Amino acid sequence: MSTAAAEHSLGRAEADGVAARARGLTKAYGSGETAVLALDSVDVDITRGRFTAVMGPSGSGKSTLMHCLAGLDTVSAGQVWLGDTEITGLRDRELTRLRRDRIGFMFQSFNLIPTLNAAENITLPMDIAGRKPDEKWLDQVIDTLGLRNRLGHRPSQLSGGQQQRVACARALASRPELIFADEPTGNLDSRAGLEVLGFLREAVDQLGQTVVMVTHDPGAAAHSDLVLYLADGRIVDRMEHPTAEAVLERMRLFSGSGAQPSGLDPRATTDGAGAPADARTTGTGTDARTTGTTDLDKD
Ligand SMILES: Nc1ncnc2c1ncn2[C@@H]1O[C@H](COP(=O)(O)OP(=O)(O)OP(=O)(O)O)[C@@H](O)[C@H]1O
Repeated sequence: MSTAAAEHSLGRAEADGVAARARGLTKAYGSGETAVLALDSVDVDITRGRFTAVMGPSGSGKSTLMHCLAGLDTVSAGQVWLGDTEITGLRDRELTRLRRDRIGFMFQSFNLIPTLNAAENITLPMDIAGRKPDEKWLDQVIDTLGLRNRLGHRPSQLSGGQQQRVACARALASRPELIFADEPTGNLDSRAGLEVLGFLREAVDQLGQTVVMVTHDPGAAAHSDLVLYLADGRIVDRMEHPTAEAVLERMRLFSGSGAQPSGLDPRATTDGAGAPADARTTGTGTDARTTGTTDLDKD
């Protein structure tokens, strides 16, 4: 079997418990002396039914990783799978369909359509795709997110937290294989941010969804099951069962001493030692940037 074929069958064989996978994922922007290596041969598995947070200093490659895993950006080298579908190499049209049908997105800026009410915003991607929502699932999502009595409201009639809940419902509506959330609490006050993080947690625990969230905020990351730390385009550490304190402590190692903390094995696994899961606290990102667009384009 050729290397490529072996890699492909590896991707398929192990895809069951893995929502997304990257091998040797490399992304360079520009060329020659001005080239920036945003991702440097990243290997990562995103486990199904888990809440994964991606953290790291500004410019470490978090958004690029999310965009490459979601098929929003092309890769320079390496392979990416969504489930057992290798997305690297798909044509634009196929990628558009895959994103629309199999991935949910949440962004810092909500990206709701102002002229549509909450219910219409929630089902818009499915309406564009000509797909009928599963009414039972949709009801469950709307009730889980506490949006039942807000469905007729337009975004301008909703608070920031309620708007992000609508965006969350929109991401969940088609029961996607994977939800990518890029700084979803970045525009919210701490109470609303806490609420949205709680809903993402419920989406994983009660609805069996898979969430990947990029964040700068240790409090937000503490709601996840696993934190992946990026530095200089590489995954340099991971932390299971994170607490805000443990994440903050880990982030401190990044500052001042360069991206690679001394004495840290890049492959090491750090447990949130001694910190019980219920010690989770929250906050909201304050220094996040506004990112991206919804993927509502019809093909
Ligand atoms: N379109 C682009 N053209 C050129 N360089 C880019 C582009 N997008 C990202 N980069 C560079 O790639 C590197 C990784 O950027 P990325 O946005 O993924 O980092 P990040 O960790 O998400 O940063 P932040 O936390 O500030 O959002 C940075 O050095 C950035 O300047």
